[in-house]
Amino acid sequence: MAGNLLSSEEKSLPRSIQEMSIDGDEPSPQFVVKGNSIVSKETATELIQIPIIDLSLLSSSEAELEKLKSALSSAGCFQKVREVAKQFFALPEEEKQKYARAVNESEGYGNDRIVSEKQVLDWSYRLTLRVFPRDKRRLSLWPKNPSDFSDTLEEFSTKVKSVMDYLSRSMARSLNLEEDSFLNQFGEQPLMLARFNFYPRCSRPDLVLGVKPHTDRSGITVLLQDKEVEGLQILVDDKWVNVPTIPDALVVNLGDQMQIMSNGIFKSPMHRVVTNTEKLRMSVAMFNEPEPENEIGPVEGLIDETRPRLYRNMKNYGDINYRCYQEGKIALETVKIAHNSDQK
Ligand SMILES: O=C(O)CCC(=O)C(=O)O
Ligand SMILES: [Fe+2]
Repeated sequence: MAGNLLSSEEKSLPRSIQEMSIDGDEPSPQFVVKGNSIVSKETATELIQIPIIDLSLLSSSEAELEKLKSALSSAGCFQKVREVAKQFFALPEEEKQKYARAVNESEGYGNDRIVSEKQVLDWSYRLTLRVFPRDKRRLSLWPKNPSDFSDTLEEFSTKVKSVMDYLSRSMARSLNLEEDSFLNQFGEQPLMLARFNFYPRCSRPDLVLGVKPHTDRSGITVLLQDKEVEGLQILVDDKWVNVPTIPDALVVNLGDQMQIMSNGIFKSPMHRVVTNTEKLRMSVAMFNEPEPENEIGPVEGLIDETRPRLYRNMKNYGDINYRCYQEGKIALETVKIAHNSDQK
């Protein structure tokens, strides 16, 4: 793609988001989203209900339900995660820089990785950490301050993992499949990534997004939203719809790899995060992914004459997705199988 920078040239910004945010300045041009077909769709004014699911209704066995209940029962767990995230982002910049993302790496603290001069940047700071498999953790990037950050993340990740596994089994059952049909594709050592998102105030929400429109590359994403500040929107029937904040609920968002494994039955929704002038916002997104060396593809039981195979089998979709992003392509489209009926 024209305008790509060489890897060693990853650029930093002349003025930080934080400086522009504090001074209420006009965001620099790299952050201004230029109208394209997805960005410029209107925001729905009518309230569209996001389904709220009581997880206990999905269980097929008492034992499974008990396990999930005990995982989620400790009071205040969600609030604790929000607190350590808030304390970390409130630290002086020099302190946060101790955990800075290295050039061309994705783990650590920082802003968007700048891969092209044409790229429009997100108005956000992130701390990205791999939590599973445990032996792949880069503990030097896990904040020592606040002191309970690591324990809190460990506890939360373990709980979120049981929610994700539970959802994978419930989703398989809902399609009359063996309950491990999706989970099996994640392999022995599935990945899980935690991403703490921090969105400073922005003087121009009409021009600047916290996160540009995207679908997640994960299998399942579990999102702990800010308790008070909305910002997440999903594209429904061609309109952006606000996802409400519900303090004690997790938002479940399916990612591309679940769309692939379900042969297109479950959809990976397009979503984005808007900015606002008044309040900063935080969220914690947890993504699971199959082990990169494991081959994934549509579950056999979901392929038949009426629903032909939509996607090829593949390894390391994460890498395919990243390369497509750099080239401005939609990753799911590149792994799709063309059928005659598509070529009208
Ligand atoms: O902050 C949010 O609500 C969503 C963030 C998101 O979409 C992501 O991290 O992939
Ligand atoms: Fe996302």
